Amino acid sequence: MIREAPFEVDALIPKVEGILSRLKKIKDEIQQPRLRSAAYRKTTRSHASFNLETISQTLHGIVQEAQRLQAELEARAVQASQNPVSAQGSTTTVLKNPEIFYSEEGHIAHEDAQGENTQNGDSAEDDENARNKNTQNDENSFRNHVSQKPNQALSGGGQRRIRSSCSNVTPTAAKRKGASILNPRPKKRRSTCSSELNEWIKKIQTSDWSLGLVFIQKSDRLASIRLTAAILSKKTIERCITLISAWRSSKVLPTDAFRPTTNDCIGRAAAFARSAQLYEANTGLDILLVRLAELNFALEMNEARAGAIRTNKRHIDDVLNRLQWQQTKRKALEMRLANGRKWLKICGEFGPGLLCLIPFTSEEPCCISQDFCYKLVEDDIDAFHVLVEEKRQFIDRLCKFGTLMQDMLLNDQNIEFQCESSQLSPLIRCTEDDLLSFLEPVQYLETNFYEPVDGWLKPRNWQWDWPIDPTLTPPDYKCDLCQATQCNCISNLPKNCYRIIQYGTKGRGIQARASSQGRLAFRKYEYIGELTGELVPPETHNNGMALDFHRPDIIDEPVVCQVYCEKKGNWVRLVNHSCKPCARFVIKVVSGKVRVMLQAIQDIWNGQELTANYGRGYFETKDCLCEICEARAQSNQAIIDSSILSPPEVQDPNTRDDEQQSSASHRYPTPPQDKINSTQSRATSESVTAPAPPPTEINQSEASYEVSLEVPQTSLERGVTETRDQIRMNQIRMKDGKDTWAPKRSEYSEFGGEREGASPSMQSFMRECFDLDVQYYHNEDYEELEDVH
Ligand SMILES: C[S@@+](CC[C@H](N)C(=O)[O-])C[C@H]1O[C@@H](n2cnc3c(N)ncnc32)[C@H](O)[C@@H]1O
Repeated sequence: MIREAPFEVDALIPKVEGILSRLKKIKDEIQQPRLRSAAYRKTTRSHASFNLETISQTLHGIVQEAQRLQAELEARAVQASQNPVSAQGSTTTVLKNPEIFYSEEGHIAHEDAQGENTQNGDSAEDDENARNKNTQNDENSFRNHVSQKPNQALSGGGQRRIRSSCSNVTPTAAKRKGASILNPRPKKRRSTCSSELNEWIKKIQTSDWSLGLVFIQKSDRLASIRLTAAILSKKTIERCITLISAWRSSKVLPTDAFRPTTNDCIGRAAAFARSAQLYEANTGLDILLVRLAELNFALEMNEARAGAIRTNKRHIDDVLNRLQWQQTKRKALEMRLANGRKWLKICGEFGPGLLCLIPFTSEEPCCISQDFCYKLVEDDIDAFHVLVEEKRQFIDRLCKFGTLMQDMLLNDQNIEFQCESSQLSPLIRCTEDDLLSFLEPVQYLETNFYEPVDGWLKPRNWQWDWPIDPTLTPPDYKCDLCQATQCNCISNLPKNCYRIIQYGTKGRGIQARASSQGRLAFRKYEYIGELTGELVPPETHNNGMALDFHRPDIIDEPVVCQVYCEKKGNWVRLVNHSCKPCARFVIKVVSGKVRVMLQAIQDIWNGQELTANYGRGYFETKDCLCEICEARAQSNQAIIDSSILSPPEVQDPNTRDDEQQSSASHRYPTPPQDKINSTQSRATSESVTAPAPPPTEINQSEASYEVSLEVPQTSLERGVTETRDQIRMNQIRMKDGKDTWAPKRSEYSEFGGEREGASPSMQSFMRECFDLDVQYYHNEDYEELEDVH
């Protein structure tokens, strides 16, 4: 078959240009590798080698093609000289033959039949066969995808766009596609019609959410334009913020599922394939986890392939066997693999961080669904990469967020983002910079930040130079943890043993994390972490985010500064208050400085919330929502409910269930009660005990009983004598709330652990005055703490 030679040569030029630009990128990549996750780096390295391999193959193909063309030209010249009429006819026939159509990257047009689907909207039809065919193509082209010449997607800016029946496919590629140059697949490539394209572009550009999308007109591939526009939209920022809060509220910990321990890649592939099955794609977070599982599954399967072009069917069998799945699941598994490879292609050199940025549901104006992504063809993906390149910095910053998000989901990292602590203005009005800053990680302070401030008065009884960092200690001070004058204790505190999660209306809080479920996260008295923040003069802040820092080593223990942790600090500042805390803040000399340390006051189990007592007065102006107070509020409400004498209401059949529920969830103020039936109180409290440690660990003597009392001041004073027995005051709340009786300061846990004293006669006092049977016990914790520390 003879083709019009000049056309073919034209096609070769951009091909060569594409290869040159690709080589340059690979060189840059080698010289300045971008920040990526380890797993991804591994693939990218192999991408680079694939690219080189492919490039050399392509170059080889080009040379062959050039030689063939030369031979054809010569043959035509000979033919023309022998029979001028038939030679002309032959050329014309070939050029008009609609069956000889290639897509511009040299891939045979059958892929574009799907591409057209994609471009014409998100067809709901999920043709298994088409997907499988696609899968096969993916597999073939996976290694090549990064090396495709991206600039061809541009029609403007001096780029040449080739959209005719020319063949610039390399013999190798064509062979892999199951066709030869001389016998291409009889499919015709159709492009997006320009009116449809213009309509979409108009719709996208007039959306309030779009971000700098002038350049999208540089491509005529609708699918790539829609994907680019969807990512470069303010909605992406909104989605990311939603992802963060979904993760904070998520009860699921994907980490274990996503962290296969085995060394062999089939084992890891099986683990990821299982992970992908775990999540029903209900929420954006679920969908992201499925994407990540699929991508990692594909990575592992690629590794198993060890350089071979095709996946060995045996590897699929191996995965099925590992999972003990029947052969009936084979198709589904292959589909996952195809999906994973599609994600790899889409992420390209941006890395898997990009997965967070792709919409999870088909939202206007771009309507990108999961299925839309699965059906993207190589040309679209390449064109997409070219388009997003125009906003490289923006995308890179977003991808950095995506990578951090992934670290949180899969690698157990705890990262706070600016959007969680700052007051967000409506995104629609924000500048690009503002939007990006919301997704920046909060930088934690490893140690307190001190800067001298004018007018910071020397604390009472201060014996050293002033002004100076008020937490410094003289060199002969011993560390409270190890008793050495020089040590590294502060660096040896537990690492990453927590998770930031949302605790309803209390806001975020800290959950203890052990190495595995049902394990102890912190032992009693273990130091969990240091609270860090800005050191500011005493009485600078009173918004609840500054903690008075007194020096126990100075006479009278003066407050020398405040640790202000609203703007700068570390995760410890997120520890919430509880009236029955499991930890406490204590001031200790550790590794050469006086520090606020968070210390466990009981064994703390995996999953338990880390809480400390904020001290008296903190919740004078707002409600404490700790489990104890919540339970009390509920029990009070139960009392109110049960004491309402009105006849039971007949339910209005028109009343919605959720209306009833919402009224039931209101908090009621504590009702005045002269007496409280102790039996009733116990019954209530039993249902409220704080997060249950594993059954074997429950200390029955510590079971708590909830009582609310109105105690006359004088009676309270009467009840408190100088005996040393302790009662847990968080179990008996004195409603007068006045600070009339206080044990010596040193008897407190440093930061307001209200372990108030009570006499052993308290029990009889309660019985006498209130006819109330109060169970109390010797405060073991307290005494031990005193003894030990
Ligand atoms: C030091 S911050 C703790 C972290 C905070 N929950 C957050 O999301 O940033 C203290 C604030 O958390 C909230 N908080 C902590 N414990 C609480 C409790 N038991 N009841 C109600 N609010 C609480 C209060 O708003 C308090 O001012």
